[in-house]
Amino acid sequence: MTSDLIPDNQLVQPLLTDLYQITMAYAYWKAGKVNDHAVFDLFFRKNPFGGEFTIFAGLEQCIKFLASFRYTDSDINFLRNTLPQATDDEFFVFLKNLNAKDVTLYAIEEGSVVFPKVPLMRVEGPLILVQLVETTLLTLVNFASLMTTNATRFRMAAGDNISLLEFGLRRAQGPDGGLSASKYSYIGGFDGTSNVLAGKMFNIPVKGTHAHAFINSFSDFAELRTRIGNRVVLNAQDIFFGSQMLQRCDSSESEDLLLKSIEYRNIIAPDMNCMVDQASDGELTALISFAVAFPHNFVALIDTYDVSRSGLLNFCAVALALNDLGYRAMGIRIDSGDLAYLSKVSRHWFTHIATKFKIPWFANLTIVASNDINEEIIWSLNDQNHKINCFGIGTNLVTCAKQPALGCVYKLVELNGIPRIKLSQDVQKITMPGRKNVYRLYGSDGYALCDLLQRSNEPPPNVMTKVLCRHPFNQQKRAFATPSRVESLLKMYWQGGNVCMPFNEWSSLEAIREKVKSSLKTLRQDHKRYLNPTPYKVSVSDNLYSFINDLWLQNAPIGDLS
Ligand SMILES: Nc1ncnc2c1ncn2[C@@H]1O[C@H](COP(=O)(O)OP(=O)(O)OP(=O)(O)O)[C@@H](O)[C@H]1O
Ligand SMILES: O=P(O)(O)OC[C@H]1O[C@H](OP(=O)(O)OP(=O)(O)O)[C@H](O)[C@@H]1O
Ligand SMILES: O=C(O)c1cccnc1
Ligand SMILES: [Mg+2]
Repeated sequence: MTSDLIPDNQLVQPLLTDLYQITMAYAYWKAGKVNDHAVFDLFFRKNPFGGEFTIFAGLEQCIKFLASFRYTDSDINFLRNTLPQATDDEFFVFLKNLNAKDVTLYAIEEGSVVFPKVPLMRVEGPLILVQLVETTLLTLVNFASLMTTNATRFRMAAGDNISLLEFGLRRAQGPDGGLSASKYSYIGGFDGTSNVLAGKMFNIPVKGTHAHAFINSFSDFAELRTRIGNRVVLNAQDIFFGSQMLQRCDSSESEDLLLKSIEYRNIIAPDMNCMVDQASDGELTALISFAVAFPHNFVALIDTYDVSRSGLLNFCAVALALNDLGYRAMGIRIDSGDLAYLSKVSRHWFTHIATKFKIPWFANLTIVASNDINEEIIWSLNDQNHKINCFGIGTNLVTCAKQPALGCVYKLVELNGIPRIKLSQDVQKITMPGRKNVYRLYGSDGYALCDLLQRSNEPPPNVMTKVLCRHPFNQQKRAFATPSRVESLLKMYWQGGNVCMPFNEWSSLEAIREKVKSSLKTLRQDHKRYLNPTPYKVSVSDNLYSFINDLWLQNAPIGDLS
């Protein structure tokens, strides 16, 4: 059994489950079902966020969970005290010896675009064990897939040329929600996170600016003080030794960033239709302090007082002063107000200054926008022709506020080789019985045509050969497809206690992130569009259609008319 496959989160362990898995395990055990062999499918029924696609994520963590599945002595003690006293002691011996060696896991590649009713995973093995892992597998897949899908939607709204930063930790559903959100946002196409632990654990670029508190914490120039030896420089007359001094980029000479910034502020204020006495000196002091600390990475939050009257002017003054010392400022962040309008105003003055002072790069300074941004707001900002280069997104991304859960379920489809069907008044909820394979059929243009579910004993569809694709429950809905390419989606990832697919090749964040991109490219634009996207077809073979419908008729009781 592979032992170095440890889940990201120590909480991912066999007791992270619902009690009913353990009570069922006991009842199965009592009923002599120890050697029963089951097949479960893990799938969802509806795409999230009003969309017509989902990204499958969480597989790598599921495999790590299986690899490390073992009850500890303290787990067993806890269960002994939790189950009724009359529970047979032998059961605990049985539990103590359980591991996932006899489980076989088939799955779709992590990062793939997936659709309702398609098994994302097929879990086969001893009934008791594959039942016991239900809840943990679901919790690992549901949020990961929802989060990744959400991130891809933000990416699609923003387009490829905008930087996306995840700023959500403070608003996330607790520490693990926050950490998972950072990880799966990156997988879904974000460029970085403000979450430092996520950076350390997953090697995601960590990025950020500063908070309003930093700006608010300064009120006038005299605060630009520092220690010289043991002496704290506090007085205005000592200002030239203060912390506004910055060494030039190209020499050891230091210059006074405050004086230079004040000079530039006086020069550019009339151009920018500003009055110097309306601009905040505290804000300028704060920006100088930040610039001295980070002269190569100077980003300024400019909306603390007034973007147009104060923040933008102060930023430009400091950026010009920095430029004199050989440094290029990076840009600004705007966190309130009309983000489209303010980005245009900012870009306008950046361009103006670039021309006036002959520093072309100034026109391309980064404009970061934040403040409760969601997908719709990004689409609307696009319509307004915003000039933003980077969105910092927290709450709506990490909490998946538009839809807080993906409804993945885990259903028994076969026991000891005999198919099982779960009936429901709601046709959507009827399970597709039996062990199945899934094929993605591609058209000659390279786009996916449909997914086809077949019984696992059927031969795969052939390239350039007409195949009948049927709606699983509606006899009238069917179509022929002649695929140019056929991809078998379910691959074996875990068997005999070992990972089967070369783990390092597919399981790195970068590999999964690339898979998300390449997989989404195979989906036609009309399936991905924001408004009223076209549903993607998930169909069944003729053979599976008859199989499902026969079993349905066999199992559905015939009612009485009375
Ligand atoms: N041009 C725009 N078009 C569409 N939505 C925008 C635009 N500019 C800002 N928004 C969004 O409108 C909402 C404004 O929210 P709200 O009124 O609470 O913020 P605010 O008053 O500007 O800032 P705060 O209350 O934080 O000072 C935010 O979700 C923001 O992302
Ligand atoms: O808006 P979100 O998408 O959640 O992004 C994260 C937010 O967190 C920060 O401030 P915070 O919201 O804590 O305070 P503020 O809104 O009062 O600035 C930041 O300024 C963003 O506004
Ligand atoms: O770095 C930032 O600007 C940041 C980080 C977290 C939340 N809001 C903003
Ligand atoms: Mg906010």
